[in-house]
Amino acid sequence: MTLLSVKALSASLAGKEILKDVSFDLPAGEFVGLIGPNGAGKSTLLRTVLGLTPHRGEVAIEGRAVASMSARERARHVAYLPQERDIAWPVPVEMIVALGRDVHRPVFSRQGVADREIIDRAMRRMEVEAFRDRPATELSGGEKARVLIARALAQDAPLLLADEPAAGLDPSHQIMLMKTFAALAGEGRSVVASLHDLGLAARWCSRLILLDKGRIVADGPPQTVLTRERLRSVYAVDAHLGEAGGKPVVMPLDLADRNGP
Ligand SMILES: Nc1ncnc2c1ncn2[C@@H]1O[C@H](COP(=O)(O)OP(=O)(O)OP(=O)(O)O)[C@@H](O)[C@H]1O
Repeated sequence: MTLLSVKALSASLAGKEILKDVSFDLPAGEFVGLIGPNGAGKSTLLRTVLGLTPHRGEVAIEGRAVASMSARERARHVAYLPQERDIAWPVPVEMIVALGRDVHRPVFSRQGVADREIIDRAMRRMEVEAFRDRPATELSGGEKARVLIARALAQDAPLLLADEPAAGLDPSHQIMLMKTFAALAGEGRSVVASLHDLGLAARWCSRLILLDKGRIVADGPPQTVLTRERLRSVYAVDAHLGEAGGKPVVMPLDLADRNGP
C-alpha cells in the first residue's frame, strides 16, 4: 500500500522557488532518511506534504489528496514532529504526551484503556516515563525532544514525518530513536525523518532521499545514495565509507576542497 505519494511538487516562499519538481512514492514499512545540506528544502518538503505551505503538484496520503482533508482527519493519518523543540507550558510530561491521543477522541471525552496503553508505550519507547510527573518546562533540551517525539508516537498514525528528530539527543538515545523508527517500519508504518547525521542515516534507514537546492538528486538504499562523489558534490566533504556489522558506516572527515581524494 502506498502511504504517501508526491508528484511534481513545487513550492515557493517569499517569491523564491524552494522545492522543484519533487516526486516520490512511499510504501508502508519504510524508514526514509531525508538528507541534504542546510537550506536544501527538507523542512519545507515535510511542511508541504502536510499542506502547510502553498504548492503546485499533488500530495496524496493513503490515496487521498491532503488538501481535501481537515486538520483533524489528516492528523489521524500522519503525525508531524516539527523542528522547534520549545515547550511553553509547565504541565506534566504525561499530559504533553497524552495530547497525541486527542485527534482520536471526540472533544472533551476521557481517555480510554487503549489510549492509556498507547501513551505508556510511547513514553517507554522514548524513555521519558521516569519524569512523567515533572513539568515539561523543567527538562533538559534532549529530554524535551524525547517528550515531543513520544507525543508524536502517541498519535499512532500510519505515517510519521519527523524534522531533525535526532538533534540534541546523546548517542544512546539517538540509536534508541533510530531503532524505534525502524521498528515502526517493521510494524507496517512509515517514517520520513530529516537527518543531518549521515552515519545514523546510513546505518538505520531503509532508504535515503537526498535533496539539494530543492531537488531530489538521489533516492534509494543508503549504499547507493551515499557515494564518495555525492558527498563531495552535495555536501562538499570527503568521507570515510565503510561497513560494520553488515551495515554501512559513513564518517565525514574533512572539507572536500581542503583535502584531496
Ligand atoms: N518562511 C520562509 N520565507 C522565505 N524563505 C524561507 C522560509 N522558510 C524557509 N525559507 C528558505 O527556504 C530554503 C529551504 O529551507 P528549509 O528550512 O526547508 O531547509 P532545510 O533543508 O530544512 O535546512 P536545515 O537543514 O538548515 O534545517 C532556505 O533557503 C530558507 O532560507
